[in-house]
Amino acid sequence: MSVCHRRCDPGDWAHQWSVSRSCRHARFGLSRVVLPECCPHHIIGSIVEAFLVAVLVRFARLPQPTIFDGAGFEGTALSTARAIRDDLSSYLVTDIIDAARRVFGVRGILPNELVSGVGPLLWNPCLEVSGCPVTARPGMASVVAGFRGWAARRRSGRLPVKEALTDGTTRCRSSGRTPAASWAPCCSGSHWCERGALEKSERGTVMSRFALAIDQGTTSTRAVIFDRESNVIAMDQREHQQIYPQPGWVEHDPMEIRERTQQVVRTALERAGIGGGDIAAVGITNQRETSVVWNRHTGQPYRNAIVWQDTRTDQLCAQLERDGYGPMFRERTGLPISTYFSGPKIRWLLESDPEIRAAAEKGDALFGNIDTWLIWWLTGGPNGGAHVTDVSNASRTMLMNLQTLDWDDELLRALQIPRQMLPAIRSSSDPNAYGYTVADGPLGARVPVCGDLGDQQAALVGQAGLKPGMAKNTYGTGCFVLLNTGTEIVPSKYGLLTTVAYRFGDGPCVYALEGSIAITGALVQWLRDNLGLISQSAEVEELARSVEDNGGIYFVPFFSGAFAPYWRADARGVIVGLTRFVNRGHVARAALEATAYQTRDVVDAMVADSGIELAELRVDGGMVQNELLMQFQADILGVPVIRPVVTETTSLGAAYAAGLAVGYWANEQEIAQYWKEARRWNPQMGAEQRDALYRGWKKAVERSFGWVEL
Ligand SMILES: Nc1ncnc2c1ncn2[C@@H]1O[C@H](COP(=O)(O)OP(=O)(O)O)[C@@H](O)[C@H]1O
Ligand SMILES: O=P(O)(O)OC[C@H](O)CO
Repeated sequence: MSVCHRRCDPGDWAHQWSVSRSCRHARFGLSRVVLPECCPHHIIGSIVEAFLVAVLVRFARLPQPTIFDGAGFEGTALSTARAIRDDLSSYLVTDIIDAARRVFGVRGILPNELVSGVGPLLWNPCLEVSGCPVTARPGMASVVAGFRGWAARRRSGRLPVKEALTDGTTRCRSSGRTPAASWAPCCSGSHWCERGALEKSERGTVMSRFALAIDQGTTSTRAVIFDRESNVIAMDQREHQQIYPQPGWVEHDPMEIRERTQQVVRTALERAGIGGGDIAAVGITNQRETSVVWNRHTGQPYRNAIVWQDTRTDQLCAQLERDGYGPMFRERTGLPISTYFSGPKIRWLLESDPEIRAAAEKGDALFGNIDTWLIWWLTGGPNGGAHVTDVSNASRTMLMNLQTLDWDDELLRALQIPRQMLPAIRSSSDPNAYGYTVADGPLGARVPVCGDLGDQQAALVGQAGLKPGMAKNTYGTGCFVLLNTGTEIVPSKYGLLTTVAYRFGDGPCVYALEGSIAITGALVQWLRDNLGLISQSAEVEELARSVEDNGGIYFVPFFSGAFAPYWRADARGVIVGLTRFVNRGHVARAALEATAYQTRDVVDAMVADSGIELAELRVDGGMVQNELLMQFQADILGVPVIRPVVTETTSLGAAYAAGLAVGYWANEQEIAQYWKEARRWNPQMGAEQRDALYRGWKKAVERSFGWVEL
């Protein structure tokens, strides 16, 4: 007999009874229910449950008894039920609860807190689902639906099978997969109330009810908790400081990013009302290219992180180009030599201080993009933290060979970067887990960290862009259009990047063509922070609507030089066409239009490179709330623009990568089924007007080139 130590707020509990052998409380919407063992309904429920389980054992041909850690099936139906229900009923309960949720439209159930016993739950007339649109009790409809769901998952091999390992631990595997790809360590130690040690250590990751994504972006860090149907259960977001020490330089404080990450994870868990043990897997996604070098013994960064937008390496890049390295980098990495990527930034850091180079040569200094930095800290930091990255992030360093998916020694020599400072390159979704969160970290539990994707690739996955020919555009600080090209490495002739989209497990690597645009939402921020035209980003829409059109001006925001498809480091921002007629509204409108024109630039290049006509564009990111922009985007592209229900696609992609690794989500087909359209903008502009406007944009772009002498 153990006791639930969880403190319960009396006001928050719809029913509060005695506490049973295990903690039996469930939370439905805003109310919670405690299920007592002493309650007669509970006892009746247990007997019904036992019968039910016995029938299942008999007819559903459960796996061999030994798989259930020796508890065995011999004995009475009751003891059998008790022995296995912690394995079986957790799944069953989940399915039944999921079905109840569908039947009753209940949101926010935390089924992980239903520790045991289908029977007590189902046959207890005191259990009510309150705080929901309806007050109801899970009835037979949901029971039946739940059983169907459970049976389907069994058939598809999604119920994990446990097996004892020689080292005394256990692992789970989904029976439908090949052993090599499917082993995933069990995650132990949930916050479930006192239970036997065996039960604790044998809870499989897939039994946990949620997946956690950490999205470390250019301006902020988010932690988002998803359930199995890809609903956002809870999230938190915090901004960090943008540091501009000189014109063209952009830095972040890595320690601040680490702290923000810890804070958002803690807050998201609190808001969801769960603990780290309820998380099946953690996925990381990050602003790409941003580079940190730190000391492996102390964890202290040698300098601030150099952000992807930073142009301090322009002279170095120009020199590499003059030395004739351009074709080699382009061919092996799919990237042009540019200040954008990590390689030149690492070289700058190594040259900025002899101490850093010496430490790197000795193996004391580690390099990482922000994914690597966070994974290292989450999994132990100086005490054995995993020093890893994934193929998608590695493909942004200008150091990884797209064919071998390994660091390329010749490229390392060209940039004078010691290999020993680089992280191991792993799959984006890795069943072997990069490492485990430390129990004294923000999750407070050991949870596998097994998903890692650059943020734009994560958005492609979150948009279910998993088939060749599918494209998405993410409208954040910059815009990034990615087209899935499947397992083919498509070199670009029109100024796009060839990059890794993702690699799941030991499956084939999937590639993409990418159109990267440096300044889009950042221009709205600039109007807000540097000109004071608005006080919040969203206000730009109202200001832009105060005028009918752009008043004849174009705003070319090449603040970090021109990225795709031009790649002109000598470009800078310009506003052209100014007359005394122009007012603040026109500037706001031109700023928004610049995002749509830049997107058209890269989409045209994509069509030219791939030969695939774009039929529609799936969009996400902070700017897609802007109706004016989305309509103008559809007009300028001449194709529909579509926003999905879940706009946290970047986080969702990272959660998918992690969840796939542990069998929380079965496969890519399952993921694709969760994508749902929420809003569509169809083109309304005539072709003539579209062409005239776009011609004006092209002329304006020409005016921005050659401003900086390199
Ligand atoms: N309603 C809006 N209209 C235009 N821009 C917006 C709007 N809301 C947010 N933004 C811009 O979107 C960006 C934030 O989007 P987000 O996807 O969070 O970016 P990131 O991941 O790059 O940090 C900011 O640059 C902000 O200025
Ligand atoms: O953080 P975001 O969303 O601005 O994305 C940044 C990109 O990953 C840079 O390549």
